[in-house]
Amino acid sequence: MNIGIIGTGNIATYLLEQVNEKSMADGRITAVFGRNVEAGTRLKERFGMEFYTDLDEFLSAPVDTVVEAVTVDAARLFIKQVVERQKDLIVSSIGVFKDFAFLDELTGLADANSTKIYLPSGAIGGLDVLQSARALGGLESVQLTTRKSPMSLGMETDREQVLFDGTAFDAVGKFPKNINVALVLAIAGIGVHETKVRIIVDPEIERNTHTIEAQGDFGKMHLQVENNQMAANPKTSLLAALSILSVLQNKSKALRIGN
Ligand SMILES: NC(=O)C1=CN([C@@H]2O[C@H](COP(=O)(O)OP(=O)(O)OC[C@H]3O[C@@H](n4cnc5c(N)ncnc54)[C@H](OP(=O)(O)O)[C@@H]3O)[C@@H](O)[C@H]2O)C=CC1
Ligand SMILES: O=C([O-])CC(=O)C(=O)O
Repeated sequence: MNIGIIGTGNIATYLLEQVNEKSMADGRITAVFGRNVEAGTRLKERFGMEFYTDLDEFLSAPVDTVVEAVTVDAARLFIKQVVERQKDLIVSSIGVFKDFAFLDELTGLADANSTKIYLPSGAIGGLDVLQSARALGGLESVQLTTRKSPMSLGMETDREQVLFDGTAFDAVGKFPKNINVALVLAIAGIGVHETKVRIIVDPEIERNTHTIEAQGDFGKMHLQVENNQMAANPKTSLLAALSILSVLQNKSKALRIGN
């Protein structure tokens, strides 16, 4: 498998280390697209892949699977063309699907092109539970509480404070670099306007902590993940990068675990 990455930041670098240096997935990252020529050149020298600043040239390279690792806004600019060019797509910036119509459009394109779109579980879990719980429509409520340090939220404060209390839709609009998890939760569960989100800044906390509570015909779920941050970008949890690596490791396997 030839893998392409959109982005030259933290997740892109981590995947290059794990896949190209440590052979932790089948295949190799052969192409990276980005706007940061200095970072791209550095990655090319270290990991031996090609670096492109032109999306069309990047998509003309022989890659089968493209990992998006940029931002919600940048993802909106690039990922449709990935599917149009018949590549499998793995999305990090899931907040881009705040507009469900865009997700529907992309899914339709992927169907027509016989390609796949992967939404990794990212910095959370429990998506299997939500999908099973809603299989007959009996999932009633989903609530996410995210607790992060001031550094992870890119702010300074010495007191705990609720920064946001509302829907997944509005959360992603206000915190696009911190709450992609709310969107994958909404897609797996009951939607962007029905999924409730609270974001708390907590100076006492070191880990990015996500607590998910769900209720329905199936019963109740209470799940909490306390994520170590990544050194190169404390907004991002290590589990998010690992979840993309896991998709790369599993995508060609005959055995599927979870739904
Ligand atoms: N699904 C999940 O659970 C999680 C998702 N994420 C998301 O994953 C994504 C990647 O995270 P991470 O690697 O840590 O972030 P970084 O900030 O480290 O990297 C982002 C990269 O995007 C590039 N970029 C931004 N805008 C553009 C543009 N218009 N064109 C080209 N490149 C662009 C930046 O380049 P430059 O150097 O030029 O700025 C940088 O290389 C983010 O959207 C993040 O919010 C993170 C954690 C959890
Ligand atoms: O990494 C995390 O803990 C969550 C995050 O930033 C996101 O969902 O965007």
